[in-house]
Order: sequence, then C-alpha cells, then structure tokens
Amino acid sequence: MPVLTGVSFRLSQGQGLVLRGANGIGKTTLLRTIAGLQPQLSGQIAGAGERAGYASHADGIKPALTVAETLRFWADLYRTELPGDVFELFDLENLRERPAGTLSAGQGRRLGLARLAVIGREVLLLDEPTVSLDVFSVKRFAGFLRDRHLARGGIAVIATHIDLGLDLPVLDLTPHRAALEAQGGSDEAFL
Ligand SMILES: Nc1ncnc2c1ncn2[C@@H]1O[C@H](COP(=O)(O)OP(=O)(O)OP(=O)(O)O)[C@@H](O)[C@H]1O
Repeated sequence: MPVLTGVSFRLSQGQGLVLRGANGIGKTTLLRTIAGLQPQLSGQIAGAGERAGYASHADGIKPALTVAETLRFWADLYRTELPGDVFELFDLENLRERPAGTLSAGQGRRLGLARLAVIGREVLLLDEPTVSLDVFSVKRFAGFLRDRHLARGGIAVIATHIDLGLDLPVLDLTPHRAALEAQGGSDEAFL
C-alpha cells in the first residue's frame, strides 16, 4: 500500500534536509526506506546503503552495559575508533560507568545519539532525534550535526517537529500523502 508518492530530493555533501508532516504521513517510512530497511514500491534511491546510519525512536541500548561499554561496543561493531571527545559531545562524562539501563529517558537518548558520532556513517537518517532531550541537549545535538557532521561533508535527513536552529531546508510531505484512507488503511499506527 503506498504511503507517500512523488517524493524526490537530492542532497550533496554537507547538506541536510528536514522532513515535516503530520503524524502518520510517512516520515518514518521514508527514512526506513532510504536506509534500506524496507523496500520502496517504486522509484529509485541512490547513495545511501552502506553509507547510511539510521537512528530510530528507539535507542537500541543494552541495559547491562555501562555507557562507556556501550560506546566501545558500537565502535567495535562498526570497526571505528571511538572519538576522544564523544563523552563531552553528548554530555556523558559523568555517566561513563553507569549501566545504561539506569539512565533517564533523556540520558539514554543522548547515549543513543552518541552512536552517530561513533559509527562514522556519511548519511545520517534521523527519526525525531530530539525526543526526551532538554533544551540544552537539543542545542548540543544541533551543534554536533552542524559542526561535526555537516561541516565535515556529511549528509543528514531529519524528521523532526522542532526547530533545531540549523537553518536547513524543509521538505513538507503533506502534498505527497497517498490516499491511504481511500484504500481502507488507517492514518495512525499503534504498534
Ligand atoms: N507496520 C505497519 N503496518 C501497517 N501500517 C503501518 C505500519 N507502520 C506504519 N504504518 C502506517 O504507515 C503510515 C506512515 O507511518 P509513519 O510511521 O511512517 O508516519 P510518521 O510520519 O513517521 O508518523 P509520526 O509523526 O506519528 O511518527 C501511517 O498511516 C501508519 O499508520
């Protein structure tokens, strides 16, 4: 069943794009499709694949591992070097030895987002990355995106309802909505 139709964009190195649209319009679906996690019904997606890192609503954290162990685990998994300043970048210095399962929602989200600095992927696909973050942490994460990712030639597609203050172009998906209701589908998923 089509969710979105006629979506087309191209991003060069150093460029970001914000996806906007009402709940259920298909932002997650589009990001997951670009990431290769589900197939598109038609059309073409080029340049993501192995270059892409996808961050979903979930942080994918193992509760028993400490914050430091979690970051080391991701660095080993992706065969990258752990950036020396990753704890500072995501305000995790005082939480290094804390089991991830004991973190608050916002702390856990900061740890989940720190994965993006570890995996070394050029194309970041971010689904509501600032959920649970306080104002200070949102600014810090926006700084990471601007100074550490986009400024170094990275690409980012970000589904977000809030203003990250990055002055990125916005793609409103509203005109691309497929007529789900007309096909007997619903426009909200409760999974
Ligand atoms: N597993 C599923 N089975 C059936 N329909 C689904 C499934 N997942 C999503 N959908 C439907 O696909 C459409 C797009 O969902 P999607 O999660 O991509 O929207 P979204 O724009 O990310 O929403 P939100 O802003 O609420 O996160 C919705 O109508 C949703 O109900």
